[in-house]
Amino acid sequence: MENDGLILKNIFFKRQNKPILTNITVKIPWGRIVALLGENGVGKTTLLRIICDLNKGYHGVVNLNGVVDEKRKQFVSYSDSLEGFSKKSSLMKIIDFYELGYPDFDRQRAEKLLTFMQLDPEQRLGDLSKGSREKFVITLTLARKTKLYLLDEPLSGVDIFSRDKIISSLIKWIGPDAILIIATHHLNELEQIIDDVMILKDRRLLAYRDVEEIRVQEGLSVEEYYRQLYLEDRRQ
Ligand SMILES: Nc1ncnc2c1ncn2[C@@H]1O[C@H](COP(=O)(O)OP(=O)(O)OP(=O)(O)O)[C@@H](O)[C@H]1O
Repeated sequence: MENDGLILKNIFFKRQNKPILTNITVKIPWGRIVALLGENGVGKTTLLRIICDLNKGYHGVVNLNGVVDEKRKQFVSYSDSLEGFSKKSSLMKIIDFYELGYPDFDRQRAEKLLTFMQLDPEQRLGDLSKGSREKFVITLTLARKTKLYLLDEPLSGVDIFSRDKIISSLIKWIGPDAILIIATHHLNELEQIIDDVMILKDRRLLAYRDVEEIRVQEGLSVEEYYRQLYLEDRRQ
């Protein structure tokens, strides 16, 4: 079936005539948590932005639940950089804005997430530390009730205690059939919750693998597999 999850077909993307992504083809079924991996500058953010139609001018097809045009945008919750908001806006004001802007925004879930993240709704955006701002971005992203969640390096400034707490709770916030893709350089922390890895290298998709299959068939942890695959490919 062509509307079973997220399907990318032959995605090509150039910037200033330089190829960034070439021939990316993959099918991600519903209910998977996917770690998107690869070196700095390989195109992880670019791919996430193509999926939610923020990067225009790509070639190929992005099919989300059978929707291939820009209408898919409404089903994707993408971690926002919040650059568009005034530093003086309180977190509650931004939540109000999201509630107005997204019909699938679940205010109750947002408030529970705020408490879980130990964020004060009256605090101003500009007063948040780097880690607290990231916690707020995760809050806004996960507070929508939707099909596809994209988190781009969500925890780089978050302390290790909060990281563990957030990672182990990720599944509980999203529906069992949703897809969550997390671009990350901290694979080891996510190993316990991810179903699949998607590895980009040299503008292409090097591998898309089921994590359990890697452990059983290769006898390796996901991190070991990732390192081995990258180094092997470098030698070729
Ligand atoms: N706004 C932009 N203008 C021009 N080039 C850009 C822009 N944004 C990204 N690039 C280039 O596109 C390529 C892919 O960048 P991207 O941010 O997608 O990589 P990434 O895998 O997310 O990197 P990182 O792990 O460092 O976050 C890089 O070569 C980068 O320099």
